[in-house]
Amino acid sequence: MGNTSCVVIGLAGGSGSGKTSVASALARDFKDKGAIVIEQDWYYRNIPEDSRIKASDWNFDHPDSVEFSLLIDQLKTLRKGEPVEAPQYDYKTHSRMKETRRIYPQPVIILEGILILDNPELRSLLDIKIYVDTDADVRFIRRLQRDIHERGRSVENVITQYYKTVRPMHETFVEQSKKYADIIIPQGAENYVAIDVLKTKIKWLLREAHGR
Ligand SMILES: Nc1ncnc2c1ncn2[C@@H]1O[C@H](COP(=O)(O)OP(=O)(O)O)[C@@H](O)[C@H]1O
Ligand SMILES: Nc1ccn([C@@H]2O[C@H](COP(=O)(O)O)[C@@H](O)[C@H]2O)c(=O)n1
Repeated sequence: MGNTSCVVIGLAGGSGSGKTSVASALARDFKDKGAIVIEQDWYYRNIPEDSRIKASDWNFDHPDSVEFSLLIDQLKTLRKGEPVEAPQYDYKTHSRMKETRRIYPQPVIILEGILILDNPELRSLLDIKIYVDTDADVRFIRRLQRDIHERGRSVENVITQYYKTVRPMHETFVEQSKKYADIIIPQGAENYVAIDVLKTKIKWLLREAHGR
């Protein structure tokens, strides 16, 4: 563990791999000790205000689309035991919300997002590095359903974006970050054995830090 008393878990993997589901399962299990999930997606930059730039042409899967400097600063602040005002993001308007969300430091901090293991500085702040590994066809089907039901997208829109940016960026940045993982979880939150192993390790790190 780093020089602080919290355990920071980084969860990466392709879009639709099950990161959010694994993060929620872990947060539920450590609710009594205090756990918080921070999403990389909250830190998306706004698309530049230029009428020629269309959201449907924007690359949301390149590391430059995320304000990692702010995410790293806020994670360091939380590790020091201080609260942060985390940004919030609206997928329907492709923009940051006016409101922020106050996040208080917790013994267990779970950071999830497609590029969490790609960024070297962020990696150095993680106590446990996880990659959720799910086949591309399954990820695409899940994304298609989710983006239509929850993110206000059409079938055409999801397919075009997948070919244009999601798939190539996954191959260039996400898939190659798997090599930095301490644990690779196939099947996401359904992999109860992997989740149990992970829980044991987190408990061990917490005991080491707090004697509990
Ligand atoms: N094991 C699973 N079986 C079926 N659907 C799943 C499973 N895991 C996740 N999903 C669904 O797939 C979608 C994407 O999962 P999510 O956990 O949000 O992935 P990610 O955060 O990696 O994009 C969600 O709608 C979720 O309910
Ligand atoms: N305005 C936006 C912002 C992001 N995306 C897509 O979200 C994906 C990451 O979120 P997951 O929950 O799937 O990990 C990423 O692949 C972006 O393409 C978007 O479509 N629109």
